[in-house]
Amino acid sequence: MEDVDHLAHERSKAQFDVEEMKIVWAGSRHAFEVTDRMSRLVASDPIFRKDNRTLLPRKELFKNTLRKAAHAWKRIIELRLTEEEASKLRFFADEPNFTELHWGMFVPFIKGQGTDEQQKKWLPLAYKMQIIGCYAQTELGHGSNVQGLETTATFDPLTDEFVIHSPTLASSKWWPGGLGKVSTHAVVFARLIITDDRDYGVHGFIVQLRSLDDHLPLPGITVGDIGNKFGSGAYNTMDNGLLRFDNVRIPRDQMLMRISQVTREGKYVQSNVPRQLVYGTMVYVRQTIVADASCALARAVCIATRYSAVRRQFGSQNGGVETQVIDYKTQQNRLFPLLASAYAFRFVGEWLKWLYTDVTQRLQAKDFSTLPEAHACTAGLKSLTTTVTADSIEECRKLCGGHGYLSCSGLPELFAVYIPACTYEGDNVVLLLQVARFLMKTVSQLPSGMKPVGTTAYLGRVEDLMQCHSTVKKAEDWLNPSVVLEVFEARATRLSVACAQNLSKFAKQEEGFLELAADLVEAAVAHCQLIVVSKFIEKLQEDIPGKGVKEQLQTLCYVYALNLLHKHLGDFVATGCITPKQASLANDQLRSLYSQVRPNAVALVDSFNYTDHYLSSILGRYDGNVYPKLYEEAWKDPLNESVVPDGYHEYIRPLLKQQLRNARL
Ligand SMILES: CCCCCCCC/C=C\CCCCCCCCCC(=O)SCCNC(=O)CCNC(=O)[C@H](O)C(C)(C)COP(=O)(O)OP(=O)(O)OC[C@H]1O[C@@H](n2cnc3c(N)ncnc32)[C@H](O)[C@@H]1OP(=O)(O)O
Ligand SMILES: Cc1cc2nc3c(=O)[nH]c(=O)nc-3n(C[C@H](O)[C@H](O)[C@H](O)COP(=O)(O)OP(=O)(O)OC[C@H]3O[C@@H](n4cnc5c(N)ncnc54)[C@H](O)[C@@H]3O)c2cc1C
Repeated sequence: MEDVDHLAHERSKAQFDVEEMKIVWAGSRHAFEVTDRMSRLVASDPIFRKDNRTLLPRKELFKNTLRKAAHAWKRIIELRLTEEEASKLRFFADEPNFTELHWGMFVPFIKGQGTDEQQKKWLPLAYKMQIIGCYAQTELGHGSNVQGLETTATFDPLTDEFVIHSPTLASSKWWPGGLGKVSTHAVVFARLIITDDRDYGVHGFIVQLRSLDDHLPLPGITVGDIGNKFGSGAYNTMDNGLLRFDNVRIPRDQMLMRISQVTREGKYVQSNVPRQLVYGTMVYVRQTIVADASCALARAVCIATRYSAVRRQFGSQNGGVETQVIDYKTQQNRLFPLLASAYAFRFVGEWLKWLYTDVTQRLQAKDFSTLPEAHACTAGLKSLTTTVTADSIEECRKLCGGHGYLSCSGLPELFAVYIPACTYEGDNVVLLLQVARFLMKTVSQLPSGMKPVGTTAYLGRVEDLMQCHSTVKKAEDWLNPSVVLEVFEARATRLSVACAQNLSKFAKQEEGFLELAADLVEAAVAHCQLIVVSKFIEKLQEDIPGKGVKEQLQTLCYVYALNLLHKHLGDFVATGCITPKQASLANDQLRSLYSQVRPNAVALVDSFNYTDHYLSSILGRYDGNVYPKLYEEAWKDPLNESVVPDGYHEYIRPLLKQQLRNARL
């Protein structure tokens, strides 16, 4: 097969230093070197092959995932990889499996909620994978409403144990990843009940599920997989599980007791910390999901951009070549905002990581003041970025026309794997309602002179923002960060204030919350979009080296903001932040920005530095050699192993003969 770069011409048009942009995308030179090394390590190892995933029956698929996870662990030990390198290796192995829950939730939960003693006991076992853990919170009948969980942990003072029990079918644990077939232990969320029969609400407990000798469930435990999920391959590599307890006894010291304790005498002691800290692992995971959203979105956009540059339709003159579909303004209008969003989510993800680290340090110093903001930001940005990413993967499939529907485009499996992110770790609407509560609380405190800080600081300028009008007079006026920021702040303020005013008309605030939920969600979205825009603008204040790199990012930042403005025109115009004329100027500016993105588009997706292995897409191949490889791939399908298909003699031949007989009659 020819070995040429079909996209070389596209790459030659780039107006910036791609190698420097790779470093900006990775976050630092060090991060770039680690990701680059780990992605190549995985790509060159045949055990991490994944091109056959969608064709395997579930049992084989699952066994193969176990093999890969074991191999990944072997390589981590052999190569003495650091925690950072190991997590990148697992990321590029690119197959959802139990290790994500072990490292991503079980270990962080013990770190966050365990006492020093408990950490000393459990963490070394978990670090060496001598035990494998999962996070068992959700139940068959209860997911979003954590306070509604039914599993009980009743203290027995006679034996100094907790008795874990599933009182109803609805209380069966349902969904935890890694639970179905692999985990030996789980962090189990259960209602704490002490001898006085008082219910102290949900707490976390470490429960051993399976024997460490033969992997059989321990007495009183019923455990299994919940069944096949959406799509082929995809998330079916994960053993999401069900779990029931029949009066299972665990020692008292297996309740995680950093936040609250039960003494030997059965006394409940609450440390001097907010009870919401029991939800701390969710805050941590939501923050990581935002960072992952940019990766998944970048992956889909990389495929769609490269293929749009390869694909040609219409426009041939005098028998010449047809037009590259990336040159159509409609294609640009659908694709370039997604490219801009990938960068926007990357930077807001970086900032969120900083916010999370900051809040963690404050918590250690017993400063809980920024916890509500950290909760609102992680919840809101998790919701916003995963919703956009899920929708955008589907849009990228459509941008690739018919070929996008082929498994080998990589997009169907990516979509199937990604969409549950809109549900897990908090349903996206439920999370936006949390943001709305936070906003309403902030607005209600304004009259008392309370100065909002952090991401709600803009609400402190409520009087100005309720009245301001954009000064834009010509299209280029939109290329000004303070002009853009002001309209996003004004829109977010006006939507929040309108909700607060409408809420005040209800005698009971909870009734108002239920009735106005749809408006509240819109106000929350406006607030979250403002955060993303403002963090992109803040990123551009940094010293960013490399020829043309900052200029490209500036262009993408305006594409991101002006496209949002265009999509939510109703909000911006109805709240009087901009006039219809200014909206139309924003649109003119957006079109002209697309022309600036166009020559750089392929280089901008090259900057993600994804290997062909990670992309697993024929349409997104680095060399753009799409048609020969699609043709080759078709012949690999098991249906093409024989010229005449199985079933011909039973079903096709009799049918044809019957039709022939009928015709003769
Ligand atoms: C092609 C193939 C590609 C392969 C690709 C492979 C790559 C892999 C890709 C993806 C794999 C990733 C793996 C991901 C694994 C998935 C893991 C999923 C795990 C889970 O889902 S665990 C279960 C999560 N469950 C939830 O999130 C439940 C959601 N519900 C809640 O959080 C709460 O119930 C609630 C917040 C909605 C309500 O809680 P409640 O106590 O009732 O609270 P309120 O009364 O509303 O509020 C009280 C008070 O508390 C504040 N608060 C609430 N939550 C928090 C918090 N977390 N932190 C701090 N504070 C919180 C709230 O604001 C209120 O404050 P106030 O009183 O108003 O001041
Ligand atoms: C792939 C996958 C992996 C998972 N992994 C784990 C895991 O490892 N551990 C674990 O414990 N759990 C896990 N979960 C469970 C997950 O956390 C829950 O599914 C999630 O929290 C949503 O809860 P739910 O299913 O109860 O949805 P529901 O709350 O039943 O939502 C159903 C609908 O009701 C709406 N709704 C609910 N409440 C409100 C409200 N107050 N106002 C307005 N609308 C509302 C929602 O928006 C949604 O449209 C996983 C789920 C999936 C899909």
